[in-house]
Amino acid sequence: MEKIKIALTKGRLAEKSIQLFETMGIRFSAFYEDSRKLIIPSDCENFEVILVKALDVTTYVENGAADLGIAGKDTLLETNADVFEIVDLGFGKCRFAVAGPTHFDINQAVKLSVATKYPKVASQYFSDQGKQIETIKLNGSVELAPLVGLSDVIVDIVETGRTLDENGLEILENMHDISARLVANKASFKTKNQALKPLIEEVKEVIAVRQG
Ligand SMILES: Nc1ncnc2c1ncn2[C@@H]1O[C@H](COP(=O)(O)OP(=O)(O)OP(=O)(O)O)[C@@H](O)[C@H]1O
Ligand SMILES: O=P(O)(O)OC[C@H]1O[C@H](OP(=O)(O)OP(=O)(O)O)[C@H](O)[C@@H]1O
Repeated sequence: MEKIKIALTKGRLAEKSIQLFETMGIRFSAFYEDSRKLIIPSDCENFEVILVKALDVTTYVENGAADLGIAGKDTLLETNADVFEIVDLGFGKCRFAVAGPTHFDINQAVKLSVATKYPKVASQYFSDQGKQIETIKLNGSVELAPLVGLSDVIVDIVETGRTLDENGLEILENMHDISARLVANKASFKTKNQALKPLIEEVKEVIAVRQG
């Protein structure tokens, strides 16, 4: 069987992704070793996982360096990648929100400034409402921006709401639900269909069982 390469998001989604494959009997024992290796072979040698940053998963899949990928819907929306989105995996649940200081009135700002790790998502959201904004691209600690006068509001991921709460911010508008998605390279989907189809079907079955 031709080897199937799977790009996984390092960090929050990696272990849950590995566990999904384990449920299907595909083990990646090397994943649990204390190592800096970025390519992890499966124990059966038919699969290979590559570990990449969240916003890079779709780049590897789109360009065929990986056949499959597991990425958050947030990154799919931001990168707008040309990949097949196959199934909602039901983990990594969180949401996009506009957040800011308590009672901040978005409509009062002449030109709203928005700090975010997701400038395309933010611009699209406000342009759909006919609002022009200034985006300020940050790479983390986004909640800090309105507290120190860098921006009026933020567009960011909210999971438990704890980070907003502990920094005196609140959700002003809920935008989009997020969860992890299985994606596929469009060419691999055809050329490796014999190997990919049963795998994808099994993922769908596992997810259906999990969701009861
Ligand atoms: N509380 C959360 N914060 C951020 N992402 C979350 C959260 N809960 C689930 N996710 C999902 O996990 C994915 C990976 O998040 P992770 O925090 O590991 O990476 P990242 O914050 O984008 O990268 P990094 O912190 O390494 O720059 C996100 O793209 C999102 O889909
Ligand atoms: O609602 P909560 O449960 O508090 O989770 C949301 C927080 O988690 C993420 O940050 P992350 O931990 O990835 O840190 P960084 O983006 O600041 O590096 C996200 O950007 C929020 O700041």
